[in-house]
Amino acid sequence: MTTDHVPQDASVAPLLDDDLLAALRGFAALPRLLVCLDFDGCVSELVADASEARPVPANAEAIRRLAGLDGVRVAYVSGRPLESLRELAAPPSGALLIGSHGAERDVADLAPHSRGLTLTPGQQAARRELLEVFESIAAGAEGAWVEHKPAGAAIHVRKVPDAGEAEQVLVESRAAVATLDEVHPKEGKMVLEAVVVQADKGEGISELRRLVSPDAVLFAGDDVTDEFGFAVLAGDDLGVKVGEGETRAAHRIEAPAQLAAVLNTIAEAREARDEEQQ
Ligand SMILES: O=P(O)(O)OC[C@H]1O[C@H](O[C@H]2O[C@H](CO)[C@@H](O)[C@H](O)[C@H]2O)[C@H](O)[C@@H](O)[C@@H]1O
Repeated sequence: MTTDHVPQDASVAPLLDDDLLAALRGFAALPRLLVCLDFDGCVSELVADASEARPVPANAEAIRRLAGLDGVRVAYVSGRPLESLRELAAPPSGALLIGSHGAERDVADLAPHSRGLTLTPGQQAARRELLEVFESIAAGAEGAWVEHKPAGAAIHVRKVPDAGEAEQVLVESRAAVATLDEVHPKEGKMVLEAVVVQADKGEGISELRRLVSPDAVLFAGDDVTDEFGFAVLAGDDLGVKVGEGETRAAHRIEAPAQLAAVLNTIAEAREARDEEQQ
């Protein structure tokens, strides 16, 4: 069938521009799809308390809908540790998980013997030093706090009441990270992360592509670190940037609230195609 025959869902179409709608319908017409989603700022709105982040309900529903369709594999590709991703995102069964910006992977049925993240003694020492440095900086700024992560740490400033002071914490943290051996900074939104394992979302998506062998990959994300993911897209792949900021992605939506429309457009086209093929 051509994409012209896909019924227009009044609740979906007006939210997305024509280029994106056409691209999504072209994507949905391919046999095997891999849909990769960033979590914070994409599936979930950004919130002050990182432990309170949850999928926008319509996004969660659309993700479940897509995950249940033949030929579609859904993945989360997140900076979150896997443990936190599992708890907060509550991914549908069968979802593939890339956590810690690519350093942690749970692709169970596709690579059942794959092992979790193991740090070398040198990496463990570097992580301990990083945690000490970040904790000491955070102790001096009201509202700053440190997220301990398996591959490193993140110093958060979203709850620092004064914007200038928040920026100062980030400046100080960047300078401190630059003095540490084998510790690599990752910029984020109101956060500075640093990891002792070199990995990025592009590597994570490439690994998923290798495992799933899709005809095309969609990746949606909002942050600087998501640009590594957009960078590995090619051919019929589709990149969707969420929100403002420079990007390599070919398409953009304004906010997480629009993601459900993106996912439901694919699901709807796919369901129509499946029905026609029966
Ligand atoms: O790759 P993601 O799934 O987008 O994860 C990136 C980081 O997200 C979290 O921090 C961000 O979201 C918080 C909750 O909305 C917000 O308070 C914080 O300011 C944001 O930077 C998470 O805490 C990190 O571990 C993730 O790496």
